[in-house]
Amino acid sequence: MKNINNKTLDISSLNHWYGHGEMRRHVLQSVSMEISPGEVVLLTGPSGCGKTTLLTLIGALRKVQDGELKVFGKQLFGASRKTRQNLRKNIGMIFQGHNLLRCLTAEQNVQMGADLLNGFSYKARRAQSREWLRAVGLEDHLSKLPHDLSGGQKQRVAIARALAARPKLLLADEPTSALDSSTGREIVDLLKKLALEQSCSVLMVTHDPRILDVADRLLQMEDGQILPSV
Ligand SMILES: Nc1ncnc2c1ncn2[C@@H]1O[C@H](COP(=O)(O)OP(=O)(O)OP(=O)(O)O)[C@@H](O)[C@H]1O
Repeated sequence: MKNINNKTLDISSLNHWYGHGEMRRHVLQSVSMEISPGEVVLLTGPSGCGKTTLLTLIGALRKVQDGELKVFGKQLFGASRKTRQNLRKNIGMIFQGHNLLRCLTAEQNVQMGADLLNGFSYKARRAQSREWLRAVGLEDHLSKLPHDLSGGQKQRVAIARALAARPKLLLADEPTSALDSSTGREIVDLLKKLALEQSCSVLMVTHDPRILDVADRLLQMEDGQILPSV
């Protein structure tokens, strides 16, 4: 399917509920938003307002219950498992908790991201993995297992892994929360550079006031709704 309006993300009247019966909660309430190729958008809002739920829906990790959600022009409402799987190949995700494989080294974890690339030899993919690990300042930790890395270092491996797959959309849930201020700055600058060089759109949830200036646009969320921009 052709992406006619050329938006990376196009959401209209998206609703989401958790629970059943009396426990049913309306956590996303008629959310509408768009993101263009190469745009860096920051999403802020109080804990529990629905940011992670929104990110996981966009990342095709959950089924859309109600409303329109198009990623690269593909409608996710009613989409098959296969469609969602295919879409995820072009979406990089950096979530809290890192999700690194414990039995693989930092380099092997990043290589898993690079392995999603078609048309590159094993050697080229390994070189690219090393390049990304260098870019996030971990060139001296290639062969370490996750449990030998600090929280911030694990976060950086997760970031390198997401970038190695050259996504067209990067979803990041508080990517700098475990990092000191200068590393956090370097990481967001790197994400911004990627966005510019590869026309990769970035949607980043953050509570970190130090990085707000990286955004092309700021979105604020409250009680499951995107607030009108002022
Ligand atoms: N799997 C789930 N089942 C039931 N309720 C959930 C589930 N996941 C999240 N919730 C609830 O939905 C609401 C929105 O959660 P969500 O994690 O999307 O918010 P958030 O803005 O990302 O919060 P935080 O900033 O603390 O990560 C919260 O009240 C949360 O408790």
